[in-house]
Amino acid sequence: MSDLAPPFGVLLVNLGTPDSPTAPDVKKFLKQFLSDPRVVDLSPWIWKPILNGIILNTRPAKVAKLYQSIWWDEGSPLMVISQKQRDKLKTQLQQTLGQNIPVELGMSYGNPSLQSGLDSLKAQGAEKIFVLPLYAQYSCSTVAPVYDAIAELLKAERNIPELRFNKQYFDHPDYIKALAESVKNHWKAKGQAQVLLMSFHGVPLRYITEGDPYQAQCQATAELLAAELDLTQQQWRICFQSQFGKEQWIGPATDALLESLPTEGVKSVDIMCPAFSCDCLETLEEISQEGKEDFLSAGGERYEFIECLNDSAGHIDLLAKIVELQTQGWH
Ligand SMILES: C=CC1=C(C)c2cc3[nH]c(cc4nc(cc5[nH]c(cc1n2)c(C)c5CCC(=O)O)C(CCC(=O)O)=C4C)c(C)c3C=C
Ligand SMILES: [Fe+2]
Ligand SMILES: [Fe+2]
Repeated sequence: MSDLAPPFGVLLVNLGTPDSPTAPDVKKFLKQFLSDPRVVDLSPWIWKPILNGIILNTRPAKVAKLYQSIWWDEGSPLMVISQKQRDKLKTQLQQTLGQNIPVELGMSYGNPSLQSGLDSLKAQGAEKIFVLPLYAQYSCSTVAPVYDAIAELLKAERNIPELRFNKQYFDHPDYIKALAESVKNHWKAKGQAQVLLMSFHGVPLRYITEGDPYQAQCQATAELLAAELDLTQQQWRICFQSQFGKEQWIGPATDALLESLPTEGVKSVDIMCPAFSCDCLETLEEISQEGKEDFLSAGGERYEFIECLNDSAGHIDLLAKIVELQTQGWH
């Protein structure tokens, strides 16, 4: 290693998002994402005709409209926020480690690709790479595809980098602290609702019965957060959003819960999405917009969405701490 080479580089990974909120770009994104057998693990003989014959002909136009409703001038919220996270983490590591650590962004699907992230770290001299998927809870449908893709890409290299891979941080004290801070800040500004809903992304139930620890990790995050906030059993609920397809998913489903809570006497809710490291279609449209309509039209009176950790100081501190701990011996 030359004196000028950085001790290591960080590859931040998120799921990805379309390049633009148009049907052709949404179709391109969905085709890559939904063709990953880690995401939809049905036999290709069954899944390929459904995907190519039905889903990719109907869903892109519908979903493009939803993306248009949340798109920002600078681009997709998920992309804009991920770039801010990358830049702020780089600055934070410079301050805490006193070194210029390259930090790059790679998306599992779409742009910037994982390949471009790896190439860029290599071009900056990083011979050791810490891969940090931005999912607090491990799932075979999100984190495992990052592992698969990195291994696949490195097959083309004669000289592979030294690698460390972060699997999860669902119970990291600074993650729970950052979530608690965001809830408390929200309460300070808007007041506290009767119930705090913690809405996690769902997955097919079968993935859990076959060994994915995702649901148990969501439950653990929710319980730790409730304890940190001193909430009683009546003051918080866990639920799972964004169901896709006909198979049974883990529950309770967020949309159904929102419709039933007013009949149980719960008229005001705060809702947050701890499985998402940044706001995106699934939080800004499905939860902030659609969820509000569902709850209010079912008789709810007050609905407040709490934004994701995004590029908040607490979140960047957490990511920097994970990097510092997991790269011990490298700096
Ligand atoms: C096919 C089934 C899906 C599984 C399993 C799944 C798991 C999963 N997803 C996230 C986070 C995100 N999902 C996003 C978009 C998205 N997810 C699915 C389907 C599954 N997700 C689809 C079809 C889409 C595209 C939108 C749509 O057509 O409805 C996104 C990106 C949103 C954006 O703003 O671009 C994220 C992030 C998690 C955390 C997860 C399992 C734990
Ligand atoms: Fe998803
Ligand atoms: Fe959705």
